[in-house]
Amino acid sequence: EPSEPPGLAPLSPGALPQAPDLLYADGLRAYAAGAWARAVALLREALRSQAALGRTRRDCGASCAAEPGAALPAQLLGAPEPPGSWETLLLRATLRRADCLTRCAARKLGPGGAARLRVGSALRNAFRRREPYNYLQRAYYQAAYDTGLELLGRQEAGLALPRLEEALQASLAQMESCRAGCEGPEEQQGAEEEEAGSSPGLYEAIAGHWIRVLQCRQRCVADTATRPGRSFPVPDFLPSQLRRLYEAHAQVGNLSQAVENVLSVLLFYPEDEAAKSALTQYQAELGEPRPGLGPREDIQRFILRSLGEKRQLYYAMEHLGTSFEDPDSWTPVSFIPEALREKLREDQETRPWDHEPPQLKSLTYWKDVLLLEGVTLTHDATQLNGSERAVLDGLLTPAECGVLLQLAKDAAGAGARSGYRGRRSPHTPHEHFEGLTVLKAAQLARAGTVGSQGAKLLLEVSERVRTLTQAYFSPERPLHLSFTHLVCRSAIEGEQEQRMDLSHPVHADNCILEPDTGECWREPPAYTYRDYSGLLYLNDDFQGGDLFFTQPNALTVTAQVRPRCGRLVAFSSGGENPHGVWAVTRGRRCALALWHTWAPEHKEQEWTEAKELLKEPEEEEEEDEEEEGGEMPSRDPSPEPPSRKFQRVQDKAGKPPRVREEL
Ligand SMILES: O=C(O)CCC(=O)C(=O)O
Ligand SMILES: [Fe+2]
Repeated sequence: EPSEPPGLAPLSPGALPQAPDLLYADGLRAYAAGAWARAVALLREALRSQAALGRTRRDCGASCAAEPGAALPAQLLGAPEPPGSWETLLLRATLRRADCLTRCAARKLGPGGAARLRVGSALRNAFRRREPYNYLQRAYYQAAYDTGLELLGRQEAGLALPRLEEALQASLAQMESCRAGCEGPEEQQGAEEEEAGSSPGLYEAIAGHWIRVLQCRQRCVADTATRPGRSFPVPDFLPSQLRRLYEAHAQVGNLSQAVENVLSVLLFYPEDEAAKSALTQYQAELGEPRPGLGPREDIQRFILRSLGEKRQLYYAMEHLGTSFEDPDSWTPVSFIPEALREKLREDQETRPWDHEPPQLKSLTYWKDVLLLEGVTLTHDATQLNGSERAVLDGLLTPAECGVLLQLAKDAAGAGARSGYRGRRSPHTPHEHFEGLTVLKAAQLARAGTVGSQGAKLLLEVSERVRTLTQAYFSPERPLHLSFTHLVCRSAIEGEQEQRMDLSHPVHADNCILEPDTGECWREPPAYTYRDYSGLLYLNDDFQGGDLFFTQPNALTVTAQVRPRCGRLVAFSSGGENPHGVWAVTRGRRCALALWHTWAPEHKEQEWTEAKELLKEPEEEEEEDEEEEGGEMPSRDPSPEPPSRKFQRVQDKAGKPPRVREEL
């Protein structure tokens, strides 16, 4: 069964599945009690039962749709009927379909059917957020896709093809399960609560229910495309899989299959230049025209169905005032009602992030196996004329950059309101400089000053960078984050003529550079325990501000990197990597600066504290709310001069004093 997560054997084979939320709750209790083996068994059983539920819905949906007695009468779809008769037919067919579905579920899940396994919305959301759940659910096709990509990178297109095809089939199957879940009772719970006060008429209620089902089905694209541990979906999930497929087919000489796949990409994006020219090339190589050759049927069906749903959702948006956030960027403009286009266009244009996606390079280096999907090695140390440096792209989606930029902006706004407007950079009088630590972000989120999504993403992203940096530079020895800082530098208007200085003078991160001798002294006040540095850029809409590496003389530039959303520059923090930042002469440049250490004692304590602060209230263990709430505003660490390291004593009972790192 392709959609079954691997390794989930039933606890008691042959038994009917138990309610996933109850199993899950039991699993969490066992977990809290330290009964690991039992917790794992229960959590897996919860996943299995959730999967069985999804499968039942999908299978019953398909079989009831095919059952002649329950299928929609053919007249409904075609010939016009005398007025009034469609209504009777539709409602009668609806009753028959509901009856069929109920009986089918009872057959497969036992008496009570799906209702017995009803999942409460709160638990269901918690269930959804769990990484193990995501992991198990999606591991199947991701394993296939990752292996496919890896094989492609090693020029093994022939071996990659079955894996890529398997991944595509599995992601389509996953999409079906997700869509089938949209008709389940749990999706509608929130809606019932919402509408408790009003009681819409028969048709308004049916329409409302139908729209919610459609909204949910459309969201499945994003659900399926979101990788474990990520907050945002991989953009263009299906088209990018199809691109890999046509390239691989072409490489092994399967020209007709290459054509089918490239035509499928063109169904999504009829103007895709790369696909159009690939098509022309394949057709030329094929020689005589093949009239039977068209796009893949599965993709054609997927697109037609999706467009049908979008049409109805946009109609309802225009006429019934319902909402619809289209998860796809390939929807033809002609599908969007004129009245809504203007608004959507405005939303598009106000997005601060950059547009062209990083070019996918083929994976050639053994370490690339460790790279997360969508992340590419753009330049290695050789290309950067040095040692232990790398530029990686694709760590963040444009939406993630947007969220982090918004976080920086909101936090700076909060600082400005409390009197910190116009703080000059410690490095140059021609720029403003704002820094946000993870703890500060978490505190601001708790206080409601910034969104908690941004603060959570900050933690998530820093962990993503740590994982990659470790995999790339230190696979054998764990690296810890020692300091995480979201930094924005903005040009001060009217002070940019003939600037000769830098945004950040040339330096090394863990030693004191002596340009005359080229030596670098690894001793205080340098942060000697820093082993690897990472800069994750969030935007490129500013002038100047490129990062550059120099020779130890601090003068001869050896490499230069232009910041952009999702680009990570990672390098060892020593004298082999002197670097600086050119003046930012217009706009605002934001980056997440991260330093990693091998020394566990220098692990960033604030990271863990921030994580605690951002826990969902339901997950919080008896915490002294009053202490937390009461002390926060007064303990608010105001921005400190970032040029100096300083000692901050934590007065919270039981927490030892410790050094808090700054720039
Ligand atoms: O923002 C950058 O590109 C570099 C900053 C830097 O080198 C530092 O903060 O140590
Ligand atoms: Fe630096």
